[in-house]
Amino acid sequence: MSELVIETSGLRKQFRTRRGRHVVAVRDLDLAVPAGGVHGFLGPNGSGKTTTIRMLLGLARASGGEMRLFGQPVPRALPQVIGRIGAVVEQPKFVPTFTGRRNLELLARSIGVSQRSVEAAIAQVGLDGRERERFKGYSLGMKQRLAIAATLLKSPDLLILDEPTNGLDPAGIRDIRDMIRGLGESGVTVLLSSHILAEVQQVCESVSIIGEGRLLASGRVDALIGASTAAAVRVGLPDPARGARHLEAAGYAVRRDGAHLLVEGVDEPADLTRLLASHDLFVSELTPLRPDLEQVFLQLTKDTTLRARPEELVAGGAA
Ligand SMILES: Nc1ncnc2c1ncn2[C@@H]1O[C@H](COP(=O)(O)OP(=O)(O)OP(=O)(O)O)[C@@H](O)[C@H]1O
Repeated sequence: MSELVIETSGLRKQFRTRRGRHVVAVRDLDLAVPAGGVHGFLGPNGSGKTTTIRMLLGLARASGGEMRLFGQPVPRALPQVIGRIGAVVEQPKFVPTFTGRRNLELLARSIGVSQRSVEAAIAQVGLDGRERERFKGYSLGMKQRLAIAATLLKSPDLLILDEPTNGLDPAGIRDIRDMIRGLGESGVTVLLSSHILAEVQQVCESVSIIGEGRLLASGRVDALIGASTAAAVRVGLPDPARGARHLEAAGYAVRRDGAHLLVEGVDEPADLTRLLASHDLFVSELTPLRPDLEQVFLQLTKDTTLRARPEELVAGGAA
């Protein structure tokens, strides 16, 4: 068993609205984030990701449950572990008229780290060459890099990034994604909160998927994809219409995909060839379509995302 960097059990957060009702943002959440690499914290908008991160960092008080960072109970032991954690939860304040480098130098001095760390952080986030430009002229992507560089100054063991690519264009998203992958490979544990599937699938080894504040699935990305049932089997036939009739009569769900058929609910693809061959239909193609993380995610969160409002309002009561 690898060491867990983040652990929550039965974590719960309830907000009281102005009308005196309660919004349950996080409910009975058990998270386990192993050391090393990038761990995706995935969920639709309003599913409780930011609230969970804020509780871990002592920025919001939990209504119930337990949390540990590096094995230490938080928020009680936060002073002992906070030095090992870098977090970008919201855009930090930088001086707009100073260069990126000057901003980092000031920050480095205020937290007592060497100017050499500034060089290292600039290089790590790929800002070299642009660090002598003023912050106010930076693109959103560069501002985000600078924010991450600021957290790297103290060489954290754990980096928590809340939706780091929000508002970026596709090129900016790719740049930040590559940078995060590099950080994970360098040995830092990264918790990457996101609702963008492609971002997570391409960067993370493991994920926790939440919906309405609950853990829906957790584990290695490849295991989650492998564990979910094959999305469909694509079948090529000389007479798709006749093939579809026989398959439907045998109880399969069949859809047309151009000249092909997409057959769902298939346990064993060979069953299809046998069935079709018994009607003198010989397949020219039989391709099981592996689900990707997006399909796994949609399957898991479909109940939660289809609801009109992401939050569940409950009548006032004890937190
Ligand atoms: N201070 C607050 N008061 C009342 N409700 C809140 C408060 N903060 C968050 N919520 C509610 O808690 C739920 C979870 O919100 P949260 O911001 O944690 O979700 P999220 O997964 O981070 O969403 P997003 O991807 O949009 O950032 C939402 O329904 C939100 O409206």
